[in-house]
Amino acid sequence: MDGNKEVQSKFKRKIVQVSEAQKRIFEYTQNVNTEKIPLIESVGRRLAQELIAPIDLPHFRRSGMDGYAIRAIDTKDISSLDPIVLEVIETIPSGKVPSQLISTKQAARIMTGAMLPDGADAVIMFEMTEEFMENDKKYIRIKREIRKRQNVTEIGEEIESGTHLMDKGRKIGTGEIALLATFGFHSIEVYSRPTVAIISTGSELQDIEESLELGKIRNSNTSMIASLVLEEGGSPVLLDKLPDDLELAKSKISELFHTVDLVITTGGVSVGDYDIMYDFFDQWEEGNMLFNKVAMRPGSPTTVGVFQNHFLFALSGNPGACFVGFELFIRPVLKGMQGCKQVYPETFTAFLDEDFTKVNAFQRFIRATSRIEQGSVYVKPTGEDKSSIMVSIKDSNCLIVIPAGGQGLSKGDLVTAIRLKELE
Ligand SMILES: Nc1nc2c(c(=O)[nH]1)N[C@H]1C(S)=C(S)[C@@H](COP(=O)(O)OP(=O)(O)OC[C@H]3O[C@@H](n4cnc5c(N)ncnc54)[C@H](O)[C@@H]3O)O[C@H]1N2
Ligand code: MOO
Ligand SMILES: [Mg+2]
Repeated sequence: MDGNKEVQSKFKRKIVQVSEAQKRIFEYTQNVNTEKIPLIESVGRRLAQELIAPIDLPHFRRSGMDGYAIRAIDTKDISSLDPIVLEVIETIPSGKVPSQLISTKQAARIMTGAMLPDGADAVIMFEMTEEFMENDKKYIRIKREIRKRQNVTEIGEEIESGTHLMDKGRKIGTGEIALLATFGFHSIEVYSRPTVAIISTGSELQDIEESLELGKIRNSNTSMIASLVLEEGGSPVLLDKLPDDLELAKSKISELFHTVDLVITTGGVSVGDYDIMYDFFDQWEEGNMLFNKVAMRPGSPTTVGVFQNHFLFALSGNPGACFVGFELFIRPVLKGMQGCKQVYPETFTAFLDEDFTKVNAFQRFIRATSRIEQGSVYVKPTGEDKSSIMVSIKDSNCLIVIPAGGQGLSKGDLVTAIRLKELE
């Protein structure tokens, strides 16, 4: 507990700005261990080794066309009226090392991707030549000048050996996989999946397979958070919901720190009679609360603490606030734990597509959809901006950031938005 305990109460909490809350969290973010896994299983994970090109790419001079490997100088000053004839001395398929040097007035039939023979410095496409036989020998006639290096990829032209290609923490996707495969990394070192215990609190909660009773609700937060954790490369541990019982919460939550990297609870962080999380943090001897009120909507009562570098994120029970709390505070931690350097979400500027009339005492994060029209980006709230609403989450690919203060914004105003995901 910090020194402000005496002046704090459930109702009088010390408020922090979002950026300050993120800073406090970031100070405790540490890399998880690493593990070696087969390349194709690494999609979506983060690299725990740097990638330095071990060889040149390509590592031999390569033909870019099906044609003839020639010496460009042999075609100097030729034309359709004054063509040149070259003798074809061998055929080079891909994967074979040429057996002969190309000398003056010689050519080799060569396939796309095959290794250029020494002496040759250009490839002319089949279509630009005439092939003929004479005395059992094969020849081609060329009627136009060919530039040196035409249709040839030089050694190391794409990547030189020793080039630094990827940093630790880089997320592995298709482009990364292709590079790793081409350099022979059949298994790679990645950051282990951070393990995340998810525990929803609330005596009104029912499991999703239960038939709904009047006044109760199904626990959607545990599944929603598990999905977000999976998206960010974590390994969610879905725990049984907890009733609003402080002593039970104390014993259940405390034991989790020995088995997982971080714990997320949802619900019970506000000031209601059955909201247990304020008292939990207040009585949390072994842990250290970082903040319990943030100048934001939704999710103002979001509370975060640490116990020996294990986080306890107590998110609001309201699904909209729970979602936004994850995006602002937990996703960056999961990224950071997996070596990512740019942990905070990308922002962009866009035109607001409709009036937003609510007064903003706090900075507001509105679930929204972005679209591009004639080169301009527009953002529009996906529904009513209430933290209890969950239906809008599925259609949101960004969060509009409305600054604190002011009397709302008008359609056409420029706003900042946080990029979330692709809508497909
Ligand atoms: N008098 C005041 N009341 C409230 C304040 C306040 O400052 N003064 N803050 C409001 C704000 S802002 C928020 S946000 C919520 C925070 O609520 P809690 O975190 O305490 O969450 P609960 O009370 O447990 O539940 C709120 C709401 O969410 C539903 N819920 C809870 N858990 C789940 C779950 N796992 N899946 C789906 N839905 C869940 C719950 O049934 C409630 O409807 O407090 C305001 N009140
Ligand atoms: O801080 Mo709450 O999430 O607005 O309803
Ligand atoms: Mg409550």
